Amino acid sequence: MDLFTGLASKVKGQNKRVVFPEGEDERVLGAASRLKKDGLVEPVLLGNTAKINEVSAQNKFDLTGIEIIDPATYDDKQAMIDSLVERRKGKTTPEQAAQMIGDVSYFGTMLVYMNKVDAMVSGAVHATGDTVRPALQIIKTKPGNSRISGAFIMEKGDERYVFADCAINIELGAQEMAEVALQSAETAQLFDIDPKVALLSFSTKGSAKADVVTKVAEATEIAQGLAPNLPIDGELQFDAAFVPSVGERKAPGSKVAGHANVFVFPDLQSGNIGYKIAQRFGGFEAIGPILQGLNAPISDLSRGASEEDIYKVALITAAQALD
Ligand SMILES: CC(C)(COP(=O)(O)OP(=O)(O)OC[C@H]1O[C@@H](n2cnc3c(N)ncnc32)[C@H](O)[C@@H]1OP(=O)(O)O)[C@@H](O)C(=O)NCCC(=O)NCCS
Ligand SMILES: CC(=O)OP(=O)(O)O
Repeated sequence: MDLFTGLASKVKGQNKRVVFPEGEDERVLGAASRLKKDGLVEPVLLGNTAKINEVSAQNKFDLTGIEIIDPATYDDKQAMIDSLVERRKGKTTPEQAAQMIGDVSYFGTMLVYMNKVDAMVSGAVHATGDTVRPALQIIKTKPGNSRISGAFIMEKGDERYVFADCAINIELGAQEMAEVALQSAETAQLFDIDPKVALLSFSTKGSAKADVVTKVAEATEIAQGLAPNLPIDGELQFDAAFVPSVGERKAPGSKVAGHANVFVFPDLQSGNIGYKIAQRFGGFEAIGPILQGLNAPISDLSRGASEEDIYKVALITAAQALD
C-alpha cells in the first residue's frame, strides 16, 4: 500500500478540522475542495468570502460544506486576543495581540491553540519564518523536545527517505543535531520506514578534520547514547551513507553506512539545498516540511507547493492530529 493510500484510510471519516490561513490562494482552494469531496478532512478556509468564492468560481472548485472564516469580521476576536495575551504573558500587550491576529498565520495558529480546529496547513504564500514563528511562540515544543525541526519525506517509486532539518534551525549544535536525529527517526516510523539514521558531513569517520566535523561526530555519540537501540551512525558523507559499496569501503562495520534511509544534515544551508537538489535533479517528490517536535499538528509548505503537494501535506497533518 502506498504512503498516501494508508494515510487516507486512517483519516477518512475522522472529520479532522484543518485550517488553511491562505484560503484565497487557488492551489489551497483546489486542495481543500478535493479533501472535502474525498471525505478526508474538514477544511476551514480563512479569507474574504467574496474573494474565495470568486477564485473558486473561476476555477470551478466545489466548496459545498466548507467553512469559511473571515478574520476581519470574526465574532470571537476579543477572546482570541485575551487568550494570546495570557499565553504570551509579559511578552505581548493587548494592543500587540490585536495587531498580531490581523496576520492570518497568527489567527490560524490561535484557532489551533484554542482547540477550534485540530490542525493548520500554511506557507504556500508566506515564507517559512512567518508561518512557523506564531507556532513557536504560541504552540511551543512537545515535552522532551528543546527545538522543533522540519523534515521532508522524499519519495520516488517505492524509495522513501527522511531528510532533516531542511526548514527551521539555521545552525545546530551537537546536542540539537542529535535531537533532530531522534525526531527524524520518529517521523520515519510514522511513515512505515524502519529508520537507519545517518548524520551527514563532508567527512567519513575522521577522514577530514574541522570543528564542524567534530560537531557531527559528537552529535552521533549523543544520539546513540539517547537511543541505544536505534541504528544511528556518523559522521558519514552522503555516498558512504547511501551506496553500499562506498559505505563498506569508507565505514566498514557500520550498521548504517550504505543503507541509511534517514539523513540528518549538519545545518540548514546543506539541508535545504540537499532536499531541493534531490527534488529537482533527482525527480523525488518532496513532501513537507513536516514540523517535528511541535506540540500540535501544524505544517508549513514550500511556496513552490502545487495543489497536489498541499493535498498531501494536509493528509499528513490530519493523520498527526489523530491521537
Ligand atoms: C524559525 C525562525 C523563524 C525562528 O526565528 P525567530 O522568529 O527570529 O526566532 P526568535 O529567536 O525571535 O524566537 C521566537 C520564539 O520562537 C522560539 N524558537 C525559535 N526557534 C525555535 C526552534 N527551532 N524550536 C523551538 N522554538 C524556537 C524562541 O524560543 C522564541 O520563543 P519566545 O518568544 O516564547 O521566547 C528562524 O530560525 C528562521 O528564519 N529559520 C529559517 C526558516 C527558513 O527560511 N527556512 C528555509 C525555507 S523552509
Ligand atoms: C521549505 C522551503 O524551502 O520553503 P520555501 O520554498 O517556501 O522557502
